[in-house]
Amino acid sequence: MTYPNPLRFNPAYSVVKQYFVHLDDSVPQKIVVHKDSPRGVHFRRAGPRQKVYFNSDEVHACIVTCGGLCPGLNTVIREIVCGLYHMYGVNKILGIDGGYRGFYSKNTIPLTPKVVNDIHKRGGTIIGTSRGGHDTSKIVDSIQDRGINQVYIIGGDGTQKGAAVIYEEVRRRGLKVAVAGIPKTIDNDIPVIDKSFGFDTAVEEAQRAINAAHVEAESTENGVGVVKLMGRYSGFIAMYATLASRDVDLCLIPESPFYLEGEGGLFEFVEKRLKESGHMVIVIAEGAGQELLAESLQSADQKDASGNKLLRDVGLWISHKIKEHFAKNHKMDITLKYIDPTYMIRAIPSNASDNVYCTLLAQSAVHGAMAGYTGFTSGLVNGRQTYIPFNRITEKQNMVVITDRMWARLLSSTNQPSFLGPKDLAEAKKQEEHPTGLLDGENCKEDHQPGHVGTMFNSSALLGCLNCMQ
Ligand SMILES: Nc1ncnc2c1ncn2[C@@H]1O[C@H](COP(=O)(O)OP(=O)(O)OP(=O)(O)O)[C@@H](O)[C@H]1O
Ligand SMILES: O=P(O)(O)OC[C@H]1O[C@](O)(CO)[C@@H](O)[C@@H]1O
Ligand SMILES: [Mg+2]
Repeated sequence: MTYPNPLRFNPAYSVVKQYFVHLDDSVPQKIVVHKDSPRGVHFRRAGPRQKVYFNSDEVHACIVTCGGLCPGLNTVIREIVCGLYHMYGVNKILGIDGGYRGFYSKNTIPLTPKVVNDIHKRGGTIIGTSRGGHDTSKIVDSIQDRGINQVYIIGGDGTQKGAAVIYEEVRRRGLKVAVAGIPKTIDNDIPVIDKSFGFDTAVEEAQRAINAAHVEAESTENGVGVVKLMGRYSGFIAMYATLASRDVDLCLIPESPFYLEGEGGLFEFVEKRLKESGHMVIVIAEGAGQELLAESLQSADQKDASGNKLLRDVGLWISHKIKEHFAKNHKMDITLKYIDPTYMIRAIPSNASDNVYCTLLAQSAVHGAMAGYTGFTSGLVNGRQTYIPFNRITEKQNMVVITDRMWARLLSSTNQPSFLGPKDLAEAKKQEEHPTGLLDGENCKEDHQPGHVGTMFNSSALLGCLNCMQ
């Protein structure tokens, strides 16, 4: 059963030419191609469809946020609620309290446009978040018991993996429930999408810490400012904050190994830069140099509730190492100030451009779920809103490619050493030539195949993928 999209009668939309997205519209994953490149992977273009799968009165939606905080979480919540309510007339919307475990261990939070009206001005998430606690059968039991038929899941790579498992279980039980993800991570470590919401805000806020480090450093003789930024496995915030600032002399990220002692090492560079300029600023991503810390601290691997590696404070460690080096060798008197703004950066509300981005992601997710798509993440690909099947989002992590132009731009902007020998470079190039993801050569004909669109769960004329749900 399908229904005409109620947006037809909405004065804001009815005047828009071609407001409804054509069912065949797709967005290529790769837009830079060579002459004889294969067609490559395409994703279903996001947006409202002529027909919807759900009658507005039947919709019972819920929203959950999981993982670490990220600027813009509240904006996404707000826009899902307002999108459902104002565009589709849906008024049964629940917030799940405190992440995945809230499905089975807490009361729900009723969400209305009034409740969410001002929340985009606040950092954090009004419905709470957590790590761990993903019990698939208890979560799907709760969805089933409460009669929920649209589940909006906002979170990072771990959360999207959890969403994929929920989607599989929902399918296995034959439930008519749309499962939609909205990717969140200030680390920008989710693949396929152009960037995550909150990332711009984080880079902007990081400037304040870098400025402070620079002011401190240039005000004393041989001043060194060290700023630690987030980035567990991916150094995007550090890289972009460095490129934006121009005050940074050295940027260290997890993807680019470095060493301290000897020729071409970090200590040598610090000494050289201090002799040249009298001060310097170092930006270090929290995941950088963890192998060096492990060597010197010899402590056991620890994990958080979601199974993520718990990192040691690399900022504190490197500050200590630099101080120790210059004191030990009586080389020069330095004054080092260490700034750790990490949680301050991710706890703020999103900036204007992220607010717009959050709105588009949320509205796209709502349009997709209302149209009957499921098992997808709403994401920006090459500047277009798309529906990306979960498996594409969860199969690998987005990382800075140190043989790519962006890292070269950074190196030429800071004039820092790459710390790479010919062997490292050959290794990095090899990895780039054989990425783990499935990108080229796939050219899906069937709408329901992974890699092309999220699965439709109805048998209507819309996409005709009943087989996927049986
Ligand atoms: N492989 C997985 N299968 C099922 N659930 C998972 C999986 N990985 C993580 N989760 C669940 O997803 C939730 C969030 O995961 P995690 O703490 O790794 O944060 P995240 O979503 O990756 O966000 P971020 O790392 O950006 O803060 C947790 O509740 C966790 O139990
Ligand atoms: O202290 P928490 O909440 O585990 O979060 C820390 C982690 O979360 C992230 O910000 C990702 O959300 C990482 O950069 C960081 O390592
Ligand atoms: Mg994660």
